[in-house]
Amino acid sequence: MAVSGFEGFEKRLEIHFFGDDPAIFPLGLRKIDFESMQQVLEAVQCTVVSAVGNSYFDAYVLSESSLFVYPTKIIIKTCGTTQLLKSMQPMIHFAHHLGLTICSCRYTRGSFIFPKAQPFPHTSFKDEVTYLEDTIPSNLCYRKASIMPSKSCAHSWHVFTANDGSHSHMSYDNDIFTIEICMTELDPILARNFFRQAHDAKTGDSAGKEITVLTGINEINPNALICDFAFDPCGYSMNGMDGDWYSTIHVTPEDGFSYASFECVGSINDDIVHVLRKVVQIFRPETMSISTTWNDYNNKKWTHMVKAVETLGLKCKSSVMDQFPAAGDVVFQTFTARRKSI
Ligand SMILES: C[S@+](CC[C@H](N)C(=O)[O-])C[C@H]1O[C@@H](n2cnc3c(N)ncnc32)[C@H](O)[C@@H]1O
Repeated sequence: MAVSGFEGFEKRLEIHFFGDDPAIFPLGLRKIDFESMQQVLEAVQCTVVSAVGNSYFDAYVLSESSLFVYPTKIIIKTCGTTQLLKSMQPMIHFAHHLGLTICSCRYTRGSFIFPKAQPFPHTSFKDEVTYLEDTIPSNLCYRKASIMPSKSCAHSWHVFTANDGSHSHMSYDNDIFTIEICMTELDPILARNFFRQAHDAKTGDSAGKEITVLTGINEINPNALICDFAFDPCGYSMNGMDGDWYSTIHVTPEDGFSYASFECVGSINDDIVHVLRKVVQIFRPETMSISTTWNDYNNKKWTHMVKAVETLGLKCKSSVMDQFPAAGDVVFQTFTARRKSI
């Protein structure tokens, strides 16, 4: 942990692969053995605390956030002072041994609370982009790095995408999106739900389960299979699985640097308004950012979601959109509690 506090803001890496050999399917990357996956996580400097799988993918709760492994896609999200981008090379290596070749990657993160505590290559976005450019193969020739601003220079969204232009992984359904929510300055009373009693004699799994029910996290998507974990003395992580869709929540409840994140795959046709409202009610943050990645963004789709958040006392302060070559559109919006201005 940084001397000043725990860095809640996650770094997120999504890598897609393709393979010419149909025999490797349907398991693909899920065939990577646990020891090899541990080597990937060792490079990042985190460990597995809990794991669950269904017929579509495997979900791991990590000491610092989460890992999702699909047959041809991997999503790693890590916080603290982990070195996430160091997972890229070993992942490409282990996938190659299964006959899989990288065809695209996406790296995203918010603005760190404690940027000076980050080790290389996370010392700056420039260093991260240089590291990615040097690590990914040259066939990923459609590349773009962007810092999407908000009204406050302390809150920006960093995005790097690269792909080969011929193996699109974007959904053909324009109504499907990935949503990444980052919340800071959580309501201190609600944040207490994510602290454990001293000497509670519970396991991280059983304490996690209690928090999931106590806070109403289980009501965000009642159909999801939840794998949850409560850290000692505080902190909480969960992964949800609903068919081939994942969701994930991570909470750093300590006062002074409190942070929570929520991420899921969603469809405009589902009740995303219910999801957003539940998430806001569980944490009541002073500041919140919502980043959505769409195949083809259409302003109308988003309007009613913003309205849902605004009825809960958060005001939209800024909204920017950027397009990434063969990697979709990203919308970055920031909100603050009405009583506060940034
Ligand atoms: C891993 S969780 C959630 C991470 C997520 N990115 C976030 O900050 O919301 C981090 C929280 O767990 C606490 N924690 C307790 N033990 C930990 C451990 N061994 N490793 C990582 N975090 C731990 C941290 O102090 C922090 O409150």
